[in-house]
Amino acid sequence: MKTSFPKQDIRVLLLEGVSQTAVDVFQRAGYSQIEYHKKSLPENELKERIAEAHIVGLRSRTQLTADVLEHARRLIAVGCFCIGTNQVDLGTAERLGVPVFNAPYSNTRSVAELVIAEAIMLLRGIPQKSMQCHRGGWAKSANGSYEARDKVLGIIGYGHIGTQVGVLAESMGMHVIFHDVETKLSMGNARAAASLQDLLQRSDVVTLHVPETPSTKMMFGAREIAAMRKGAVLINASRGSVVDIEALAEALRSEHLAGAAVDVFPTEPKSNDDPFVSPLVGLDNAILTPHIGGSTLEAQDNIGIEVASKLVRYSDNGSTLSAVNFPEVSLPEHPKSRRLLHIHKNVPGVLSRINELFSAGNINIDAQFLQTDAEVGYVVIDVSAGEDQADELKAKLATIPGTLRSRVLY
Ligand SMILES: NC(=O)C1=CN([C@@H]2O[C@H](COP(=O)(O)OP(=O)(O)OC[C@H]3O[C@@H](n4cnc5c(N)ncnc54)[C@H](O)[C@@H]3O)[C@@H](O)[C@H]2O)C=CC1
Ligand SMILES: O=C(O)CCC(=O)C(=O)O
Repeated sequence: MKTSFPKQDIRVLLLEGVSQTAVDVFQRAGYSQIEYHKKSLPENELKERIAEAHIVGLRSRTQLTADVLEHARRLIAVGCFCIGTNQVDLGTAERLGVPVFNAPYSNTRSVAELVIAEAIMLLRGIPQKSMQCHRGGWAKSANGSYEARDKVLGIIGYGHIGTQVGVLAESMGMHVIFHDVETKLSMGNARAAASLQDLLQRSDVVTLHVPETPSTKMMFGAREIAAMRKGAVLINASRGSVVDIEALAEALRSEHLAGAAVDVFPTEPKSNDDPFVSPLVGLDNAILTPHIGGSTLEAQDNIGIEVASKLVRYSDNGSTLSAVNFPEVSLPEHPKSRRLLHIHKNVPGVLSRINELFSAGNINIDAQFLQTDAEVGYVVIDVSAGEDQADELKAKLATIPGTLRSRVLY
């Protein structure tokens, strides 16, 4: 597809070592200006680099705050090469007319497998036993070691990851209960707990799989930990903001909890060269991992393809299907038409102004696609027009009050 803005002028900024498969997708689609960084960038450098970029790809470390986004003068789209999108100020991105895409499924199996492995390790007291061996000790004993079979697994957040953890756990003979704010279809023999309290009181293993939202911030504090059974274990591979880490450290020290596995922390190092600091450091009964729940080669390769393909599709064709902050449109190709995009504040009268503009110019509309949400309207207009005429229309579209962006796509 020949785009109106030459692809060789579209700058793609890829951060945090996203998979090479992403680079391959962009290159195969004809994008050659790809700036690739293995790490996240310090904020001042990020602001500098993002000012030049049309497309940005990142993982969980890079914080696209309102302040950073204000520097992104040319930005047309953001790709989160992960599930979580809490690192991006989605509202600001939308108000700037920038759709944000992610990969909602590609690393879910990897997280689920890690959680199952950790559940077994914690039930057997392996973290402590391993640490003792490292120190030259030998703790051969069955005390505090249990099979996973017949134990109760409590899943908080029964979505894509939570359900997979449940299915895998049942195959080992565990009894699965879950708590979610939405009504969810049970997989296998899993059952909804009557309440969060009920789940905490019944579970031998509690695992968290909620997104970071205002309602999940610090949702798991001293009260919830105290409500867990003595000797139970906790796994958090969701977000660091969900658990009160000081309260967890205290419960591990007092051995109210037999163990915990934590992959995500309230403050995480910005790069692999920065030190990791946490109240959990040094506690033998804690498995600590550096936010690698989704970090398998399979997951990263699939995420690279999935997110890069969504970004290319938006850039080439205008489709916003599965954008997390934007009205979604899935567009057919109309290569014989000119395609114009208009992103505007969702206020009354904009669409009629757009249509007036086309009828006044006696321009035939071949197809029109409109989708809105509370903040933004997104209109795609395919017209029979010449190149100059399309540029003229784009300039006129830009003068309509409430316009956030207007582009001739091809
Ligand atoms: N450690 C890692 O490397 C990774 C971490 N994650 C984290 O895991 C989270 C969950 O991922 P998915 O299962 O794919 O998301 P999902 O959106 O499929 O499921 C989340 C579930 O949590 C529920 N929920 C929301 N607020 C809740 C609350 N206050 N109490 C109980 N349930 C609540 C939702 O209704 C939903 O069913 C992601 O948002 C991300 O933050 C995801 C991938 C990798
Ligand atoms: O792999 C990453 O950088 C982040 C994984 C994650 O937390 C997510 O997908 O939400």
